Amino acid sequence: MADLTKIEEQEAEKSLSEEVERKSHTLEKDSGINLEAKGSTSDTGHSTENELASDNQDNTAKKRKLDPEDDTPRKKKQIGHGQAVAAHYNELQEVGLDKRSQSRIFYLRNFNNWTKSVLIGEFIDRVRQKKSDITVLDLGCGKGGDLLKWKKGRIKKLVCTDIADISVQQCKQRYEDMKGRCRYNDYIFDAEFIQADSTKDLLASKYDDPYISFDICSCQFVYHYSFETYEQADMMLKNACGNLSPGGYFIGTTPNSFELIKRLEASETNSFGNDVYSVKFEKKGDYPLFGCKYDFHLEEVVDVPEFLVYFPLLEEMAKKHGMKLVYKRTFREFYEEKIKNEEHKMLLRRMQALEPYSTFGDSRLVSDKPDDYEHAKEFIKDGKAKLPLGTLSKSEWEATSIYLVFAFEKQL
Ligand SMILES: C[S@@+](CC[C@H](N)C(=O)[O-])C[C@H]1O[C@@H](n2cnc3c(N)ncnc32)[C@H](O)[C@@H]1O
Repeated sequence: MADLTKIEEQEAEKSLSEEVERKSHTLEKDSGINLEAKGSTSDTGHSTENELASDNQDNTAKKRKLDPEDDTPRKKKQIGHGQAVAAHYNELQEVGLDKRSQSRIFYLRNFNNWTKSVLIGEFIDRVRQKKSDITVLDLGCGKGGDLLKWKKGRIKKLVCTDIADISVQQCKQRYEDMKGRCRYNDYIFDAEFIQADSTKDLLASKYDDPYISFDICSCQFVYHYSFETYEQADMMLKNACGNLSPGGYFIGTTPNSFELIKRLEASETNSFGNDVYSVKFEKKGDYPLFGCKYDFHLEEVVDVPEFLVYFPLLEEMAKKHGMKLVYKRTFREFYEEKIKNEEHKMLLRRMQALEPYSTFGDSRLVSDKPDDYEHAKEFIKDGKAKLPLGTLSKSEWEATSIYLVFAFEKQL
């Protein structure tokens, strides 16, 4: 795949690093996290307790925050965002296979799904080397898009949780249907379903078994919703990692803040994107550590505000919960690494995660924009490549390449 970005990654990194420097004093005070250990100068002297509130750009909230007893406006806003997210995901219709295969982002969705499959499969294998009965927490399970992956991984128990109640019901129904289709000696895991806002509710008090411990917490395309405030991001981490057994993994996928800022800084406006996705920030040049909101739109699927997750900060915060980062790759790096494995390559084909390309003008291509296949045309021009070539349209590739995969391991 061609590199579709122009400006240097370091520039975006610099913007965010400067931000960390400015805000680290506040953060240290609020959280007890020592950012100096990461090499940032914490003693800038001009951060105050109120700076996080000002990040929310809500003047009323800013004023009220001066009164430590009164956090009403902030709370209202947080509830508002959680509800908006839940309402959005609740309203999303479940789409049948027929309709899905006609979608403009058919291959993009499959590609993202392949990425999750490989990641999940790999960490199940790692745990299985140590034990056979695997218990998993699917944090932000949605409508149960990963249920089959857990079945394939032959786990013993799954706890599914999401803020959107209708999604949780649909996830449960999907599980019951799967179970109903099981033949005589077919195996399926036990499951439990919980509706909760994982940025505010403590999941530990909601499990059927209060002593449950997980081997894996999987958080796919969810964690960024928590970065509205430090408290919310920390609560989601607590939920993700608090009940993990030593040696257990917190794995997930989330937008890569460096990539987002890189694209934003390269744009002439406050937004960027193409015909399948768009991202709109409130402003450029100021990226608070928490509450750095942007509107994310993905054709047919997502249209909600999200929050920038500055990954080095997540890494620091995770340490407080006994977690160590053991794996982090951009989607591009992950694809390039995993495609070398024949099994993953075959799965990519089976899941139709790449579009078969032979020539532009083929009416079956998802995009009718010639530019969208320039990279493929270039690749096959010497006539040596085997056709059809597996690829993604440029617009889909741009959309998927904003993400990264991560894995943290619980320390003994
Ligand atoms: C993009 S969907 C991903 C769903 C699923 N993990 C998947 O990969 O198919 C994001 C999910 O995160 C859930 N979510 C967002 N904020 C949440 C919160 N505070 N607590 C729990 N779930 C949340 C949404 O309701 C939605 O189902």
